[in-house]
Amino acid sequence: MVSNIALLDKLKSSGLIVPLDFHLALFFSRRANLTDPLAQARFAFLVVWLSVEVRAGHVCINLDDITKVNLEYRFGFERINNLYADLGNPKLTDWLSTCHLVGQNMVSDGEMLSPFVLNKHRFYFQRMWQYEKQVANYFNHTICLNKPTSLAIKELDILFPANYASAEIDWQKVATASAITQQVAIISGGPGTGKTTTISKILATLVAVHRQQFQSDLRIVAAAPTGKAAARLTESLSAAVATLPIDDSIKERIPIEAVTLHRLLGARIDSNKFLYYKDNPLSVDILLIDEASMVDLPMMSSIIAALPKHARLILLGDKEQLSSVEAGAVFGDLCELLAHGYSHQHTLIIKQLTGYQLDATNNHPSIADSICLLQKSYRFASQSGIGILANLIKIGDSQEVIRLLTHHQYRDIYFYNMTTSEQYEQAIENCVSHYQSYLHTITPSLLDVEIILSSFAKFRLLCALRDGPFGVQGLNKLIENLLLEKGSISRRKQEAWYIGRPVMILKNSFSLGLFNGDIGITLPAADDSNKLKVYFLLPNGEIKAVSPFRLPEHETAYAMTIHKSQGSEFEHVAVILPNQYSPLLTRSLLYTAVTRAKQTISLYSSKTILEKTISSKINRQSGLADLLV
Ligand SMILES: Nc1ncnc2c1ncn2[C@@H]1O[C@H](COP(=O)(O)OP(=O)(O)OP(=O)(O)O)[C@@H](O)[C@H]1O
Repeated sequence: MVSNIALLDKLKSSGLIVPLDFHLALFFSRRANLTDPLAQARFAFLVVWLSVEVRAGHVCINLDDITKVNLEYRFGFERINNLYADLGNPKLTDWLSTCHLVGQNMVSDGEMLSPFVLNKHRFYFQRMWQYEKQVANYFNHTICLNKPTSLAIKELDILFPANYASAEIDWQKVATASAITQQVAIISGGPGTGKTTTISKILATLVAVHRQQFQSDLRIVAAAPTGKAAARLTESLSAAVATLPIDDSIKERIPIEAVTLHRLLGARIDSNKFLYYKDNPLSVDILLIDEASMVDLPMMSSIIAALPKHARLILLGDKEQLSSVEAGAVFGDLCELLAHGYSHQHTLIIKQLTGYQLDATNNHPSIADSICLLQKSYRFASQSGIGILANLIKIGDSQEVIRLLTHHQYRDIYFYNMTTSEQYEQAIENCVSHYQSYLHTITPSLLDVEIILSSFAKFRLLCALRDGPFGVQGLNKLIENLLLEKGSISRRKQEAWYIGRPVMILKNSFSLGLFNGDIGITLPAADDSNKLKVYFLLPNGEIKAVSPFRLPEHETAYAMTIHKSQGSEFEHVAVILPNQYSPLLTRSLLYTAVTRAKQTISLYSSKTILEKTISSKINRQSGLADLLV
């Protein structure tokens, strides 16, 4: 048997927990006032494990899943056996009685303000429970706002002219019909499935119908979780709107400039509270959020709190991509409800608006009517390797992926089976040769910053990890050294800054207008070529030059993590996987990396690691689906 302190000390020395986990568990297990040391140690374990899992992105832990077998992959066989022996080999009933023993002041069913909540065997921090309940409450109470009108049918027919040659359902039209009638629209689709095209048509229809009915205009705001994603939305939305067969006066009402969610909500430097919240709601009739899979649970809860009651919410994203860095997978959880099908009432509405007869089902959460999946890719032709590869990864067919990669059938995918250090060195050499191309565009006598930035954006090396030779830091150093060796860059000894150094911002700076994920290139200052400045392309197309010494936290950006690449696209993407398996290597990570490529993907990995990565699917723990009725 073990005390709470001895247990936590053991976990700390194993390196599995960080000081925050340790101190939280110690604090609460002491405060729980348990006289039995075994119960105290078990409670300390529940708290420490909850803390670890929330840091890993889960909203809660499910007590059904806390078993020796399930935890083995995190602790290792020997350690979990010892740990379980120390804890008296607890079963579900023991975990439940531990929660019961500590009393309602510590663990309640969520009705009291206790530090922890136990709901349907799910163990939460109170804060996470509140977020989840608020988000569920919102999605449970959204309504069907409009009945189909002849006006709406006419607009849809203009935007989606009938294609008599095809008997297929046009899901873009269905998504548009659904979005103009429902208060909430949730649209998921892979790369090039027409999400932006669809959203431009949704907004155009809503503006046109509203104007004719009320002779007024809607306040529409477009937003995305990161600066990069907002910049891409700005660009793609304006291009899509420009091609619509509608009046210019309608086009003018569709927002062209997207903002980040932090900016939208009025994030403040000196406070973690937003300017806009329940009592000071946003002034908006329609809020569109792109890359919604990157929105975490606390942020979704803040958005919902700041939305006026009447406003429409449109969430756009790809449910197969990585979930947010912080806890929760709201978009993914919502999209799972698609399996319930549509209500009879909803299929009638869709039939009236589009002519398509969808299948109807009974007994499903009302929010399921708001979800639409776009599956047909218009970017990747059927003979495109990237499209096929992405689909195979998505369904987890590792054998077919290996077959596809080793048959050299497609000219847009390259696979380098990387098992030796020579192959690793060759991989770095290959990447260096791509980076030399953008460095060639830097001619100090005639600097064209836009060309340099767009040339750099053509190729990117993505990796799964931060540390080690396969992580961002190791790879950046290696690439930099090789470029120095080859004379493609030059710098004074020990100097961090040199002409051509690409950097990525790691922390938002509202005062500078630079955001986490923004990438800039170091070049001679326009007003003094002896000085260096870092040049960024802003979402509105302007170039911003900032002295290196004023930059917020940043790092060199030849290589970047797949997480950071979410929301960006590059013509050519190289992905390098480590030579050791890590739980970070998951199917959605690889899918996200591959779908960042517009024209070419180069994959560097051993077949074993690749297979393991594709087979590994992480489901984030949350109770949201259960709370949606
Ligand atoms: N129904 C359609 N018929 C023909 N082409 C289409 C259709 N829908 C979209 N496209 C074209 O396919 C390309 C991708 O469309 P779009 O940018 O809307 O997709 P997306 O899902 O937003 O892509 P991304 O992966 O960049 O988010 C565009 O060139 C667009 O014009």
